[in-house]
Amino acid sequence: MEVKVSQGLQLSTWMNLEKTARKPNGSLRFSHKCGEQHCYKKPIPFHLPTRKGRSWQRPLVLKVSCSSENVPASVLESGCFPASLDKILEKKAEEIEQHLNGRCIYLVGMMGSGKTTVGKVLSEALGYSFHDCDTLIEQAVGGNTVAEIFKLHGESFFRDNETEVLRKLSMMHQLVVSTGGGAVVRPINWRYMQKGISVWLDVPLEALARRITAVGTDSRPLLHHESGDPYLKTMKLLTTLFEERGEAYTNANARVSLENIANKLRDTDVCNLTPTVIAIEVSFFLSLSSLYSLLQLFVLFQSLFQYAANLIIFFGRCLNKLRSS
Ligand SMILES: Nc1ncnc2c1ncn2[C@@H]1O[C@H](COP(=O)(O)OP(=O)(O)OP(=O)(O)O)[C@@H](O)[C@H]1O
Ligand SMILES: O=C(O)C1=C[C@@H](O)[C@@H](O)[C@H](O)C1
Repeated sequence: MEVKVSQGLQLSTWMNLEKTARKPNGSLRFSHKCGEQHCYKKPIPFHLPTRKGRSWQRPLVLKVSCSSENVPASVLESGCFPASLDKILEKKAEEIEQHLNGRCIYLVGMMGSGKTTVGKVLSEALGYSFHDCDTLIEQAVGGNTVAEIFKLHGESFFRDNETEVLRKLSMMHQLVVSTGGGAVVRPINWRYMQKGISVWLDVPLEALARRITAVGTDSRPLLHHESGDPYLKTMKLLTTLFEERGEAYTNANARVSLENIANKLRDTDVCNLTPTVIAIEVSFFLSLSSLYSLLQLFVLFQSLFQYAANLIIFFGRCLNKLRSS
């Protein structure tokens, strides 16, 4: 179905230079229905987070905009207009796939943040394999569920296996990996994840509590409780966990904040954001990351050139001194 879409894609990226990371910020405007269940009313701008962090800087702002009547050449490069969010994602994935150079994408975030759900959508679009760390741990331990592993062997046994799984994954390519919610707490895990690109799916705790309460806490030992109001209890446990780990998530190369996306889409509920919209957001960051790599290469060559020029000048001066003495 040909859908008339007026779309503005606006990206502003915040790079965490300390950690070679960036913060994406995007904007989508749809004047018409899109091909996904969740359709947006017009106009729907979104921007990515403008975080006032100590090390977050704002070196790049890209703007791409288009409409069906007037499609600038810059729009999604090919000029062919995507009729649906799926197509936008497909197009974006095609574009970034070559720049990723096979690097793996690690999704980090609290339990229930959608790492598995979004990761599957993203991996399909990229043609990458999808892996869920929890599932790999369960297989490695011989088929016990995460909850059973916690019960039978304790958390530190689980964490050791988690680290081993990440170590093995770090030697592979073209994967989208959904990490366990607690994988961020061990520095060694970051060493493995840094072989690829890490993206933090930052979801408000209330939304997480709602999602998790809906499916129950049996499979999530750290949130499991026998008594009390399920939502309130989950919310309390999530809050404690986030207090312990919030900082660790900021090690990721990028933060994709669902709250910010929803705000810009003028939607009050982050739960209305479909996995595809979130995956598009992640892919915006990934496309910027490839630009950033090029920029880094350019800076590296420039420094080498400068260094070589300084050496030549130095030896020239020495030669002149020798000649004159
Ligand atoms: N964008 C979304 N919109 C609505 N529901 C979602 C969305 N993303 C995830 N969910 C739902 O939230 C629940 C948790 O999602 P998911 O398993 O993908 O999270 P996770 O981050 O992988 O969790 P965990 O770390 O605990 O494995 C699932 O029931 C899933 O269907
Ligand atoms: O947040 C956590 O610590 C966890 C998250 C899950 O994905 C599992 O890895 C396990 O339940 C622990």
